[in-house]
Amino acid sequence: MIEVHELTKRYGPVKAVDRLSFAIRPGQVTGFLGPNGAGKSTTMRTILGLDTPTSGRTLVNGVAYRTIDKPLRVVGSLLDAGAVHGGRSARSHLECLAVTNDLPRSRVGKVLEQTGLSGVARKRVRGFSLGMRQRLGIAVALLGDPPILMFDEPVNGLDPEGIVWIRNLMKSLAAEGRTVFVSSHLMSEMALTADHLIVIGRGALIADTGMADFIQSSSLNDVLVRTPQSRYLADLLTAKGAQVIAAPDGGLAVTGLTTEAISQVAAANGVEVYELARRQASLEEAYMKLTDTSVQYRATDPGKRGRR
Ligand SMILES: Nc1ncnc2c1ncn2[C@@H]1O[C@H](COP(=O)(O)OP(=O)(O)OP(=O)(O)O)[C@@H](O)[C@H]1O
Repeated sequence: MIEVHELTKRYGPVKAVDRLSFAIRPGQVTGFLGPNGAGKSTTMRTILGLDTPTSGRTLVNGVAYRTIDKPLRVVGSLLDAGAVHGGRSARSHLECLAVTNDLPRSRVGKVLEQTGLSGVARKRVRGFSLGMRQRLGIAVALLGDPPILMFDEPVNGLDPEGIVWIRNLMKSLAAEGRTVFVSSHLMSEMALTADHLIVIGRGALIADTGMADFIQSSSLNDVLVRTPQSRYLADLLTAKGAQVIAAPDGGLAVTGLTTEAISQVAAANGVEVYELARRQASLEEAYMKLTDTSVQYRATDPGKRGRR
């Protein structure tokens, strides 16, 4: 369990985290979502005692991280996969960490195997690809067999195979009853991995919700109908209990009736239909709408440039 209570972190004039509170429970993957600069990394660093809160506090399993005697046995984390001495081999890097953290050496072989690095364990990390470094960072996180795991943007820069691997690993760690907290700025990625979502913008909480609830509440469900007899069909559909509005680009946006029911009404009344399409807002769209006012760095829309 991870708890964040009224956490605020300022860097000079910048309020990176703003009275943020949430709890991350075991047995599920919790996604930590927010646009660039929202404060995800700062929050994670504070949980790991790498940053000091301006006010508020963070707890892991009920205590402050800095007071934990053998932290690798309690929390494993991947914050920056690049932070490894390039001259060392993967095995010696892990052995060194095992010795200094009083962990059994037998864990080294286990995590090398778990992360698919056994075959390259004696190679110098300097020659590792980004994906291999990422796996090594995860091996470090798993070394103490901890009940809590935190990953900051773990799929950044990975190829599709690496992404699927990390996704499955996170799910299996959660299925073992561990607390898994993973940050991302991609809703599409979280939709495939997370059971629960914490969404932040400009350091403040925007949503703390189950993934299924988020999908349910954010899906726009309507049917777009194009017909040369718009007004006539609109009246017929309204009489059947549908809500009908004019779609911005022409046609009718219909809710309350299925595509089949609309088609039957049209056919029964001799109305020609050119297009009949069920529309669902993507999760990405719903997420962008949710965080719209919190996006810190926004590019100009190239389509709008030069328009008057
Ligand atoms: N050490 C620091 N000194 C000054 N400002 C900082 C520092 N670390 C973070 N910030 C600022 O705090 C805000 C939050 O940054 P943070 O890296 O936590 O966001 P993030 O959600 O992890 O973003 P990203 O997805 O881009 O990694 C940003 O405005 C950032 O510029």
